[in-house]
Amino acid sequence: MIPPPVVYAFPTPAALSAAGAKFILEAQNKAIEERGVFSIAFSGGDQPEVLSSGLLDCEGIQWSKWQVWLADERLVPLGHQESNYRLNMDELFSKTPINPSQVHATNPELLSDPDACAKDYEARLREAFKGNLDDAGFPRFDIVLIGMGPDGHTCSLFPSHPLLNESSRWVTFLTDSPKPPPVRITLTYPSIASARNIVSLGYGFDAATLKRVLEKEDRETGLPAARIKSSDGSPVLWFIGEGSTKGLDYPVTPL
Ligand SMILES: O=C1O[C@H](COP(=O)(O)O)[C@@H](O)[C@H](O)[C@H]1O
Repeated sequence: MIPPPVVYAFPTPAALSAAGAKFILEAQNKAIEERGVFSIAFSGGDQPEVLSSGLLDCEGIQWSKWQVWLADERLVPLGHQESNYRLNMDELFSKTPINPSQVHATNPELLSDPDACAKDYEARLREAFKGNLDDAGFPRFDIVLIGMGPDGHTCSLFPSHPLLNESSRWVTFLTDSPKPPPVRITLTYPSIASARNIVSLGYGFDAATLKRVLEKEDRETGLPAARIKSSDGSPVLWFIGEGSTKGLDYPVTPL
């Protein structure tokens, strides 16, 4: 039985940021104690900007122990306006003491070969996650931070796309994203599911889409964001803005 998602809602981006940072800090401390390293995947959207103030103000973040991966990336030059790497660097990591080599960008030399780019990113993940896999052989990120677009996509997993059925690759690619830019790589469902914590975090999620995802969509066949689940039976957590709960009949958990 898949546990239902747990939703936390916040009145301001600053409150969401502080609570998200506290959650990340606790996961970081546990990861460092157990494995000496903290592995986290970030998405795009408003997420890096929302988390920035909370993480920058949070005492106890051990930036030197972080390994940061991208939950998905658009295959554009790394400095491009549409790059999730650029977004995460500009909004967050360039303001921290993290060494840029700890933030794992896609290989810019493989921009024109998305399959090779996805395979290269997966190979680097496989090297980094040696000895840190689940029973099915997928990577155990400490946290995968996902987002959600107004169409219900998450990472670069789009509604009705064949990639939703990918069951063996850790990272795959698409050349027909309905949201531009069209060429992207993304973590697959099993790579997300194997994370120790899956957190959907953003301040501006569309309220009608969230209502559909939480209340109406089938968790096996519904919108991509509704199908996210953990392979170890822990619930997917949602850290969102109160505005996204407008019209929601799903329980919001006090934090
Ligand atoms: O394209 C993407 O979209 C999702 C959601 O972001 P939004 O801007 O539509 O709110 C994001 O999580 C993902 O990383 C990004 O590549």
